Amino acid sequence: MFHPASSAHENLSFRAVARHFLPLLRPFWFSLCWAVVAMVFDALLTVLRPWPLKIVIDHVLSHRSSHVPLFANWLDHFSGGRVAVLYGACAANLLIAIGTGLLTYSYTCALGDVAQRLVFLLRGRLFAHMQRLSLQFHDHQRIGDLISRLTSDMQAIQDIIANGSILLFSNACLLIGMVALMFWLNWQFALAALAGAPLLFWTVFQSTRRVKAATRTARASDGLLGSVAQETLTAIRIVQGLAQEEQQDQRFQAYSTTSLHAYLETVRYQARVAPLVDLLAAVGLVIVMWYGTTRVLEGSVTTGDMLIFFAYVTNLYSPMKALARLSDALNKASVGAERITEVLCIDQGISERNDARAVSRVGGSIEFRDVSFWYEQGRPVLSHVNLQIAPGEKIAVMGATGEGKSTLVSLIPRLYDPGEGSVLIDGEDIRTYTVQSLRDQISLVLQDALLFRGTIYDNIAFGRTDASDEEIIAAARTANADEFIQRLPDGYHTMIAERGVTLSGGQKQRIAIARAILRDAPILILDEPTTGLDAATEQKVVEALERAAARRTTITITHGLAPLRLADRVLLLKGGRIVEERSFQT
Ligand SMILES: Nc1ncnc2c1ncn2[C@@H]1O[C@H](COP(=O)(O)OP(=O)(O)OP(=O)(O)O)[C@@H](O)[C@H]1O
Repeated sequence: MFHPASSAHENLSFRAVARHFLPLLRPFWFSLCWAVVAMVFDALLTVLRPWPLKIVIDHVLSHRSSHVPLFANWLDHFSGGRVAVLYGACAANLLIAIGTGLLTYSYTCALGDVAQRLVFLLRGRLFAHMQRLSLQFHDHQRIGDLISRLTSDMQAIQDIIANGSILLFSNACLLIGMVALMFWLNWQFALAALAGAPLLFWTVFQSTRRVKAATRTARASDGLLGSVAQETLTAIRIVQGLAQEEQQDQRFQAYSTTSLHAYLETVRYQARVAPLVDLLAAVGLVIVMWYGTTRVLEGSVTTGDMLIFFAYVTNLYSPMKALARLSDALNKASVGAERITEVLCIDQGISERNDARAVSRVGGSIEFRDVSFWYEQGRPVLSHVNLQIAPGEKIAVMGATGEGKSTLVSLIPRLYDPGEGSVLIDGEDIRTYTVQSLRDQISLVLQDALLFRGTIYDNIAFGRTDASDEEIIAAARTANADEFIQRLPDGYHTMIAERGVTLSGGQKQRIAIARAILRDAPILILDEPTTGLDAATEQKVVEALERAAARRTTITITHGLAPLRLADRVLLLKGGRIVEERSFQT
């Protein structure tokens, strides 16, 4: 079982993450290759930056031959005079600046573009996957945590591609270039100047490992933090009604504190790296100064060479510092990638047989054949249920709370599959139908009419987006909803807030019924559709339901008596079995 609150992703292999991410990069290979080439050239030009000054010092000021890659011979025999060399060096400086500017612009654009598009693809894929995971998965999830995977974790990946990869790659190229040129100029000098580097790498590596562990804890807490916020705000009426703000504050603060401590730990580790880098850089500069000056006095290296070493050692440690700073973004992105992959790896969707066929419109007979179901092994909710419902027949299911009524009906659209036995529609096991075509045969009205943010029009059309205006109005009339919708300021185009809180329970329920009617499916499932309504509103809703149920196989779960008007037959569910069956209407 997948538990996001745990750090299960510690075990997620790099290969699993790469398997999900690398194919996504395929469409961007050209941009990525171009960005790499541009960064290599940019690093090359940056490495060359101090060289014009070295040439000026050696050639123009000191009249000495200069150790310059490729140009040394040409420079030594150059007959244009020292002023021309000075102008040449100035022009080279400007050209290097223009070149690096253009290259930086080009790879920043390319990588920014890739980051946005990749996250766009990945976000779409993750959302589509989450939506299709079975209810068994969602039953154990915290929505806030899933949302943080879709948002903050995605953002971390976007940041690392758009900014982090530039820092990482260009600084790595710069380091390689500078170290290579130092060795080329004078390997003993280079070894002395770089004496502190191994210690630095070791420190950065250790700190990165610790930062990653802390980031993982922080991100898991962030997910839980999001969940508490989301749950509290979703249930704000009950939280305020029962004056539980204090308790929710404490829950929120508990996760917030874990997150804070984990992030503070990352800050501490990172803060330790920067001064250490500075100290090692200072040691490097002292060595360069002492070693360089003695060698210049001896005449074995030129002043220009010493300048190059000085410039490189000064610059060498700033990429290292940048790389150490980057470890935070890198850790966030890699933990984010793990958390995203963790969900993508879950294969808990309702499985569809290879030979499943799409069914166009069923007659509507339903049969439960020896069906048993359990959420947890050893605790059956339904035991050997046998039930036959004729096309167009209306059944009411009654029973005490927790007896498995909702579970029974949720097996029909395959929200869950039976543990044993089978559910048949039109005499065929529903697993022989494709899930989409099976669900197209069913309309649902639940106790809590779930409405989405949008207009009333959009909400009625939710189950059938191709419906015409006339069909939508006709469905609303049949559902007894048209009359109150017409009275609203914008009629069908009135915006309703998330979860329909601006409408009364009865109004929401009638919109949900209009939605079910518009869908025009041969099977209608009503799960306690009139709970919580007053007698007058219940009357209106039941009238609407009667019209909605006409010519449809209808199963109504109810505790109340009013919806029994809809039933030809009433079943009593107890202990996971149908214990009583009574024909209600003659
Ligand atoms: N997702 C789930 N995971 C684990 N157990 C569940 C889940 N959903 C329901 N149950 C358990 O299964 C049993 C049947 O639940 P179900 O919701 O089907 O009952 P019900 O008869 O519809 O109840 P009510 O009338 O209160 O809506 C209950 O004991 C419930 O605790």
